[in-house]
Amino acid sequence: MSASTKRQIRFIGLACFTWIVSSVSGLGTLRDHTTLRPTYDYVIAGGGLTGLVVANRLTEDPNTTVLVVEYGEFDDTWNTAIPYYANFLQNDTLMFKVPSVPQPLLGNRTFSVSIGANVGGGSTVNGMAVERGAREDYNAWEELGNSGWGWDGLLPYFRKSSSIHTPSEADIAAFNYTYSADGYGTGPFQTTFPTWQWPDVYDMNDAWTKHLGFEIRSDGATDGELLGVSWKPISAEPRNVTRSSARKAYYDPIRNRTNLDLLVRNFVAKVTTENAKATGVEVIARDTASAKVFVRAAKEVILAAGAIHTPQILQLSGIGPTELLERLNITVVQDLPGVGANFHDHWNNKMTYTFKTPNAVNFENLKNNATFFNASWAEYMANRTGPLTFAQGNTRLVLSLPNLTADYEEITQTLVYGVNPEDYVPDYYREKPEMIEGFRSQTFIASRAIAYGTGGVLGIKWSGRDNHLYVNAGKPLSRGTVMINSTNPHPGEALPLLDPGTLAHPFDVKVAVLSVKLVRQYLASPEIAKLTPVELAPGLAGLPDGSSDAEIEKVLRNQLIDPHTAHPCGTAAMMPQGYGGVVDADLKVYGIEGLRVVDASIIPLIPTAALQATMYAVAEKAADLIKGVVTPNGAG
Ligand SMILES: Cc1cc2nc3c(=O)[nH]c(=O)nc-3n(C[C@H](O)[C@H](O)[C@H](O)COP(=O)(O)OP(=O)(O)OC[C@H]3O[C@@H](n4cnc5c(N)ncnc54)[C@H](O)[C@@H]3O)c2cc1C
Repeated sequence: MSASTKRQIRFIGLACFTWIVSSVSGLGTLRDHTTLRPTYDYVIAGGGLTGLVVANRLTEDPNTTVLVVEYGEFDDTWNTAIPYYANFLQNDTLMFKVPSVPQPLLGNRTFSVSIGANVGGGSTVNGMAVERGAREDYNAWEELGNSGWGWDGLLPYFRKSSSIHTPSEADIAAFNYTYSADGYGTGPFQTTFPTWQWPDVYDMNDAWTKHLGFEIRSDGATDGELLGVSWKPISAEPRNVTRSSARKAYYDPIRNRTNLDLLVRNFVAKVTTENAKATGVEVIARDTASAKVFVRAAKEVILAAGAIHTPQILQLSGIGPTELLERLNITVVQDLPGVGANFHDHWNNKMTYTFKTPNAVNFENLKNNATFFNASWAEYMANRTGPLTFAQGNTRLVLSLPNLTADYEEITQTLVYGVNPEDYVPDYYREKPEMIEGFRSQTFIASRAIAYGTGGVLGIKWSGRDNHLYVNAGKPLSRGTVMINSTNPHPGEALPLLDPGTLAHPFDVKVAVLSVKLVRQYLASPEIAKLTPVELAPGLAGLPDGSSDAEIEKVLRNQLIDPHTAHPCGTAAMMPQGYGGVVDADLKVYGIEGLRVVDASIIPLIPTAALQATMYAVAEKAADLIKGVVTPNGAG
């Protein structure tokens, strides 16, 4: 460890102390599950992003009692508060790292997906990027049979959940920010722009716009159209420029409500049912693996434990695929083959390279040069401006298939319309006609956006912070599964088997191959050539220019593709039951009264965007549905 890294850690240590002292987290919070009321109106499993939004909205009525059970703890350090530290949040105590089974399609490699495990969930530890999907991404949800979940049905909830604090004229002039405030409202989730950009970002922007011809959008890609380059805000409140998480936005301001209990360091082991009605949950203390305590839900149990743990809880509760439950001697309460299926995430093409002649003002410098770091720290503490207001970056490019290749018609015909979806589903789907039918329908709907070039099939993010590009799938068509293999309910100990199934579908392979070629075009642009890029992985020796698609595919499978960008979703999908769906458009679990899912599991098809903004909107809509103030299609 370098001397300057040690110095920074000391800094964080001191700062943690100040932060903890000035913070009052945990007021109104319970840690002992034996002190709960015996009955609440609603019991929510998971105090992450969606769980806290729903808890806040339900307890607006003082006569409604809510218990939130959260596996994790509060975090009150600068590490999660200051945007700069979003780059270093690999702290296992705040996250689950869920390993995958070896992936035969990816050289038998294993991977892990990061999930928030704290009060606020992913919103406390994420990269702070605020992105929205396209109008057609959400319209696809509606088209899959979920009336009211299209763009027009969700836009009011994007507005209800979020606020944007627009940059000053000086910052617009300094950084060329473009945005539109139209898609935001005055909601609790705060977004703002940093008062810093790393100089290299402008060469990178020029490479994409001047050399490769993509336009910079003037609207920040929040109004339903995504294609092109856009500036996006970070999830931070504007006064102190600290992270706006679900905990800060939705829990802290209302934590003294006497009708709301948040129980931390405990987990929901299962949902109890009687005559196909959810009656409550069994809760276990995480540290002592205590005896189970039953808590009754007079009205509903709401699952908000995220896309890995919600299917785990459902399966442990006897709600899931019969053959799995029988194998584990779990009494079948409801046969739902879709529980744990339809897993997907934005895969990541991890090509790496270095710049031999980067701009002298760069992120490595901030990390390693104590003078620069101390000056930046002082500036942040005094004015809340400067390099520490910068998280992981504010620029992204979304590309359609026609943006990527002139052969888009042929590719769509041969690799999307022309293939039998059944040939590319996980083995688990076989002999389950509803799962195949759902996948067929998903592919058909996605293929229209692909064919007409209106949908994003690839997302690229850069920041100028360093040489790195995030190169992610926009509309992955490969699907995976999340299935328990033990009856141990401890979410941190007995993680379900995750099989992401990435690059099973030939369309995904094609997009990945095209992404390698595009990154090489970018590296060869005069704007990037100035920085003297040297590709490290796969490198020209590993993959010479002019390699065939088959050779590129081999390198992708064996070396470059990681299935995850920390956006797991889809494992309790909102779709008709005939499509292998788990919840209906009211988010109610099929066949069980009084049980809903509100987290990222319900996403049937992933939008071409990081998920937090979408999940705030979904949770706001979920709360209105639970309160009964609207029907899914918005009727009051
Ligand atoms: C490292 C990381 C980086 C990310 N970067 C970005 C980004 O830059 N931009 C963006 O838009 N999105 C990003 N995301 C994604 C985004 O944060 C998530 O999509 C979002 O938080 C999902 O919300 P959720 O409510 O479904 O689940 P979560 O927020 O994960 O909440 C689930 C909660 O349930 C708890 N839990 C699990 N099991 C149990 C149980 N049995 N009992 C009780 N509690 C339980 C967990 O501890 C967790 O707190 C990132 C996520 C991570 C993890």
